[in-house]
Amino acid sequence: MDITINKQMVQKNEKEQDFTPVFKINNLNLWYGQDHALKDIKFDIPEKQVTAIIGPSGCGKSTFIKTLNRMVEMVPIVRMSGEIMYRDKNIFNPKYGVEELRTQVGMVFQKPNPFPKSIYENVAYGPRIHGIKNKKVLDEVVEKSLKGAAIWDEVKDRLHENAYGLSGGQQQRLCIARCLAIEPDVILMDEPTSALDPISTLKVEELVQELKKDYSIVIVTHNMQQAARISDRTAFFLNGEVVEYTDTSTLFSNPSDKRTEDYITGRFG
Ligand SMILES: Nc1ncnc2c1ncn2[C@@H]1O[C@H](COP(=O)(O)OP(=O)(O)OP(=O)(O)O)[C@@H](O)[C@H]1O
Repeated sequence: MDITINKQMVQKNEKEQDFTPVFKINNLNLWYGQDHALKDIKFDIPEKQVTAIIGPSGCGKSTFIKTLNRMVEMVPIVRMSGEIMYRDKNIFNPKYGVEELRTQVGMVFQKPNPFPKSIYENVAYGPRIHGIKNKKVLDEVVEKSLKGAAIWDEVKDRLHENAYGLSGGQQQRLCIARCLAIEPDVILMDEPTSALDPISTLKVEELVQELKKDYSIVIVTHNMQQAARISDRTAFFLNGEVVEYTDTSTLFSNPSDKRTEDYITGRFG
């Protein structure tokens, strides 16, 4: 009997390790002044899968995702310790430029934030900054990115109209296209559907499923059903700690920690 359990546990552990990590987070701590917002975070994020970050308000979800592209450092009172390896490079190494990191690790925010420019210029902006000047090449990048974000058919006849004329859901998919245009490796999404109606939310969720074929995705969500629907792995955060991190179906059907069970069954949060 014991042997069977041990064998099952080994198989489960092997299954859990069975991915190529895009990020390895080791003993990450973060303080806002005296407030210890992230505590000894340690887990690996797989490539070409969707990783959901869930937990109650104030548990550190947004803070965590913003460490992955070092955006959190824009807050002056932030202090950090520990290590984040992105494809075997330590992102806190001063030799690793933040621009290079953010080219590889794109981000989509809670509220769609297009530039006050045309649909075309929103998508062409990043490639232009990266030195692409040729109109034909830019046209191709814009089309490919808009197709990749499942919005091409809706905007192909109005590419030179202002992006503010799009609906909220279209603006969010435009922001995803803008992110794709710089050919990232990872896409961070911080509650990307919380400002959207149910139909637009569904479109973005379907899009995330498509995008994971080519990109590694980390998504913060308040919505547990969304995490269960679209993610492969889920990390449950509480008070700045990772309580449980495992494949999504296990976390929602058979959580190993009582606090996870209480949260997913709605006892708090
Ligand atoms: N810019 C900041 N300055 C000081 N403290 C901050 C700052 N941003 C976040 N915090 C604190 O860090 C902790 C974690 O906040 P964070 O926004 O990461 O949580 P969250 O889980 O994303 O919350 P929510 O679901 O409400 O967005 C909270 O105690 C918050 O007050």
